[in-house]
Amino acid sequence: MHVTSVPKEEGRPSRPDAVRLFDPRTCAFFLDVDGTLIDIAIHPDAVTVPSGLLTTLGTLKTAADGALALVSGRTVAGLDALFSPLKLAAAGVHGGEIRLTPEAPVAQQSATLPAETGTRISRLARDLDGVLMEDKGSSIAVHYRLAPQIGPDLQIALEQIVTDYPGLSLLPGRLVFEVKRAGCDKGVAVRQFMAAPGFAGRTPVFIGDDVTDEAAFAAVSQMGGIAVSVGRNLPVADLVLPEAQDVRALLATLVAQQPEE
Ligand SMILES: O=P(O)(O)OC[C@H]1O[C@H](O[C@H]2O[C@H](CO)[C@@H](O)[C@H](O)[C@H]2O)[C@H](O)[C@@H](O)[C@@H]1O
Repeated sequence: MHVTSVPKEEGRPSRPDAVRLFDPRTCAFFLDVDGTLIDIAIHPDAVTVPSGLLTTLGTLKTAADGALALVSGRTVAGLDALFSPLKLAAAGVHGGEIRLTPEAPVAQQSATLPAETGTRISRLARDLDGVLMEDKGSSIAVHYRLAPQIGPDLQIALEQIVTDYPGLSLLPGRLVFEVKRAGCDKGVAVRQFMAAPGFAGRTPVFIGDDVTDEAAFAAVSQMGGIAVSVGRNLPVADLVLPEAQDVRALLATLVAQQPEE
């Protein structure tokens, strides 16, 4: 098995201890997607979901009696397509969308961005080489993975746009800036799940890799849960794993330890 924990800070559990802490009978699992469950790719559409991951998530969902949700910056529809045929509870667009159970309709938590914002951002993306615009309705991701050097200038231009429309905010991510409505974030989404039947009363576990996950780390910490940071040694983290393949291995180990039905 390919799992290596980075040296843990004092008080953090070792990886095997952490697996024991993540009891599916008592925990609720909240999983970020890009960089956490799946490896980062050059383009948002170039990612792959290993078939073993689908099996692991399906088994973990059953072991946790459904208390498992994807919490992503992608849309819920995009997550369904990516993880097909598996359909999971999910929060999308950084809390702008939520589906509390796989069977429930997607509830919009955030209004679509003003049309003029999209026009201004698409003009900016057209004028800057290597910038890719991903319109998700209540948020627009502006990717610059193909031109990382453009980051500071892009940030200044997007900050100006956000300032011109009250109620919008700019969220930095992994070589991406998200123009979104303020008020929605992954922490709010995790709290919504934890107030819902099937999740309430459990210990929340959030696994994430990015700045965009920090609101969720704070939320689970405040609720007495477990924060697992991927690739970043954050003070809030109860456990740090190096990269997505280590998350997949940890979840597979957890699933393998479950008694047969
Ligand atoms: O919250 P997440 O599930 O981690 O989603 C965050 C964003 O992920 C995607 O963009 C990122 O991953 C791409 C594929 O690896 C990569 O090319 C890009 O540079 C990353 O920023 C997705 O496209 C965004 O919509 C999500 O918000």
